Amino acid sequence: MLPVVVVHGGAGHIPKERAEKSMEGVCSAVRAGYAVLKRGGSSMDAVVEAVTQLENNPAFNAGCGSVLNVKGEVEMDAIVMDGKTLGSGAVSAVRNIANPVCLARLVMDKTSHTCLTAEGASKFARSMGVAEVPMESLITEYARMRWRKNLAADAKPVECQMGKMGTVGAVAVDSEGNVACATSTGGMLNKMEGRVGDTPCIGSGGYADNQMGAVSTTGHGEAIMKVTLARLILFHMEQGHSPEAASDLGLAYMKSRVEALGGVVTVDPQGHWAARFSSKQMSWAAAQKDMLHYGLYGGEHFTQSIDEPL
Ligand SMILES: NC(=O)C[C@H](N)C(=O)O
Repeated sequence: MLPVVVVHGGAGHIPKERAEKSMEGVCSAVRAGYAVLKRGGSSMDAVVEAVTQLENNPAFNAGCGSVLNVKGEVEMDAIVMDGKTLGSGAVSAVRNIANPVCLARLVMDKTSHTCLTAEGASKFARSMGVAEVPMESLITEYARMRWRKNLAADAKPVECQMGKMGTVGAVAVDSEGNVACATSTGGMLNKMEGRVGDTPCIGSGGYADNQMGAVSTTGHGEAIMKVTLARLILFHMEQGHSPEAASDLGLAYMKSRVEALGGVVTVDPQGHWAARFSSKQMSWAAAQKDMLHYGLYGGEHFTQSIDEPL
């Protein structure tokens, strides 16, 4: 069963013309994460590698391709968590860096803190020698077009929030049975400046504990925080539920309690895994025993050899 890595490319509604890019993106990211595990790398190395690839892919709402805030700027959130030590690192409202997930890992590895925000996070990035990139290099034409559309007087930004381009995340278990998670996002379209979503909040955007498993979430951040979705799912696993059943219970509670949809990827330390969502779609991929699994719509589950092209 071990090792295993599972990634998501965001819950929501993905327009047809973007679906293929999204599927290709999650499959190539999961392959990269799996290659790390096969080389004997840790689950933390694997989730950071997979999420870095997704951040670099303009098809997703993380890193390059992030949605824009109300001022037309990119502010990003990310988290990592290590199930062996319960160590975690996060950044919120961070600007001008290509890979917030790597900065989140530096917060975990190099500071005594769990989360750094905004200017302080940027200063820390500089002190660590992380390259600053112009904001323009993170903004795609598509993100700019959606931002403009949502400024119109008759726009319904809340309805357009979910999907189109997704938050990204990964969970993994390495050969030693250590679990880890990573999540990264540009947040919600046309969000207020300084808005911090669920992604960098421990227990909401992700959680990892070797005694239960690991979860990375996506969906409406304010709702995810209300139910601390990642930790809620792990609570259900603690009670004996499988990753699939626990994920469904968590998502169902969020739907009934706060009327919100979302998606998650979940693993347990034995290598059982799930990619579940209550939204219309979520691009996801998993790699285990040299097989690639992937899907986009509810109930969809394609399987092929990991080396076979899509
Ligand atoms: N699409 C998403 O997953 C957005 C993210 N959860 C946020 O609220 O920042």
